[in-house]
Amino acid sequence: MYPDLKDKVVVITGASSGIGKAMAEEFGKNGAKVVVNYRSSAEEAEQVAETVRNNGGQAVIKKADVSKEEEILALIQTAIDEFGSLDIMINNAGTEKAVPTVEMTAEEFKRVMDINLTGAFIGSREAAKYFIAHHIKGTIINISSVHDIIPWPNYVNYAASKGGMKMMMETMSMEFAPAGIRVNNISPGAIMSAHTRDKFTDPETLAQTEKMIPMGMIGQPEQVATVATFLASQNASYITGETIYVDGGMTKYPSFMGGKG
Ligand SMILES: NC(=O)C1=CN([C@@H]2O[C@H](COP(=O)(O)OP(=O)(O)OC[C@H]3O[C@@H](n4cnc5c(N)ncnc54)[C@H](O)[C@@H]3O)[C@@H](O)[C@H]2O)C=CC1
Ligand SMILES: CC(=O)C(C)=O
Repeated sequence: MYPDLKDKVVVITGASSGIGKAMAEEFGKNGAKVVVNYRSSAEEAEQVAETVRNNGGQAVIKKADVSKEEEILALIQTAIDEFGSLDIMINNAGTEKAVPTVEMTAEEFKRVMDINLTGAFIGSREAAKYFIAHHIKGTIINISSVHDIIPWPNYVNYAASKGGMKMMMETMSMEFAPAGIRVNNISPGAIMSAHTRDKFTDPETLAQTEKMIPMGMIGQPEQVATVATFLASQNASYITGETIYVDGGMTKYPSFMGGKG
């Protein structure tokens, strides 16, 4: 646990499921005040908020589609109205769908970029504006993916959004460092969540994926969440502009395992 996270105000996008849910609950254990953003299921978001409260934190839920600028502004305003401030912004909401590049419409490309990259841009920009205006040494964390450095055929929009997120984060980290604002990415590998459950409960796909991971197993959302609380805490006070890969070694060329090559 990180005592300095107590009463810190954190906005987490896409927090009604998966990695976002696990992060909300972990911040709750640290006594934080969490704005649980959701896009469609208020019921799921309220369950997450209840767990945050049971864990010792405070929570409110807020519906917002991160592909809409005005809804992100309203989301951040909720933190200020309900909890009086903003200290930590976590851009987690994301989407993906396999489509071969030659069949992908511009609309399909743009939709993923709007959610995964432009949404994170607006969330980061608005958080930084607030931090600077109120002299808050806040922190921004983006949930990226191993596909910010591993190309992913049939997911050109997703890989482009996460690759873009890496350079966006590094650029912002330099712009905001003089104000004491830290910006970092967490890049998960294969994690069991709502959007991956179908593929990872299929034994054949699971076995194939495990072969791509030196640790030989897929990860759990909680293993990402504990990295987020660390990065947001004062224990990470000198870390900015970094990507932490939470991937069981997936980015370390697993095809060379056992001395092959
Ligand atoms: N599960 C995995 O293996 C990996 C996940 N990630 C990233 O982790 C993040 C979280 O994904 P997971 O927890 O795995 O999946 P998930 O499907 O459980 O969570 C994604 C969340 O984003 C929300 N969302 C989607 N579009 C939205 C929009 N327009 N506005 C607001 N919320 C929206 C969904 O409602 C959902 O709650 C994503 O950015 C994803 O790209 C990255 C690498 C691996
Ligand atoms: C969705 C994603 O980034 C992976 C690694 O599955």
